[in-house]
Amino acid sequence: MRIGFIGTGVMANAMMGGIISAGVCKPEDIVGADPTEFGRNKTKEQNGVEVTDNNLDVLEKCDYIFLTVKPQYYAPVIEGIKDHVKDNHVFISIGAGVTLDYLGKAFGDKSVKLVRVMPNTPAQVGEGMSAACPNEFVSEEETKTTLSILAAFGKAEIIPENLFDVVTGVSGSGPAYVFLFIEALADAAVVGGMPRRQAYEFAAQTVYGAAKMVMETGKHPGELKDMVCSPAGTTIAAVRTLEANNFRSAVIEGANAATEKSAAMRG
Ligand SMILES: NC(=O)C1=CN([C@@H]2O[C@H](COP(=O)(O)OP(=O)(O)OC[C@H]3O[C@@H](n4cnc5c(N)ncnc54)[C@H](OP(=O)(O)O)[C@@H]3O)[C@@H](O)[C@H]2O)C=CC1
Ligand SMILES: O=C(O)[C@@H]1CCC=N1
Repeated sequence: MRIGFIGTGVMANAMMGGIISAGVCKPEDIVGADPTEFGRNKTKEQNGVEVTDNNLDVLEKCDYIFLTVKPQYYAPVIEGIKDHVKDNHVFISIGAGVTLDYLGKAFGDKSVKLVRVMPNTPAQVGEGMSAACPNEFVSEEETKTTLSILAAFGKAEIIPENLFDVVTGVSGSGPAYVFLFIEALADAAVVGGMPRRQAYEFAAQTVYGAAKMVMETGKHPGELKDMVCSPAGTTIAAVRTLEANNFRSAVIEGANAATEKSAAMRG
């Protein structure tokens, strides 16, 4: 199987990295396309794959093709490739807010096989979370293959398309909120005198371990929080202050702003 990427920016490189590390295919079985020499060189250096300046080369050489340009470039990119689509092509679109309906129309309402996907950057280290929704022209076998590509860089689930804006706000954009939290927690360690490098290790491992507890114990996050809060102890003092500063509301409103932005990107 050969996998293509039209647009080799941040998210394409993260997914390529995950796919290669998992051994789903070798670097020589991945083809990217990018308009700038800088972009092409960066991807070649990062992932050792072939990168062309011609999007049609990707259609020529690949079956499963990720559309990984920014949402505003979908129209010109699809205009340039739509007359060269063949039966073996499955297009995997990751653009925030870009719907299957929009994609179908852009390809000229032909029976083009499309899967809408929302991945996230932890794909780069094999810990991504992807949502997928195929259109009616994708066979069960092709859906399975798409999920196996996505599973190479983390977890992947079929989700109804009406939840894609929410998924974008939670798992698509979510790593950024977690990085902000890790940065802030590490800053607190630095305030207390810890060297910065060590502070990132302590903050990141704390987030990693807490996430693993949620995944592995099946306990409610509130119960796990209560287990940390000794009566009259340090943690409940911090929880009190965080609640007074609207910590949870800030997170809910932040993720909701991303969800609303995803919906608004359709215009
Ligand atoms: N970043 C993330 O965490 C996530 C992003 N996404 C989605 O992924 C998509 C890409 O985002 P991201 O990787 O962050 O953005 P980037 O800007 O890093 O990547 C986009 C790439 O597309 C290239 N490009 C521009 N025009 C064309 C064209 N006509 N043909 C081929 N390639 C082209 C750009 O080239 P150059 O810059 O060299 O001009 C760039 O390398 C977006 O639609 C976004 O919504 C989805 C989930 C998570
Ligand atoms: O910020 C963005 O628009 C993209 C989509 C989800 C994550 N990054």
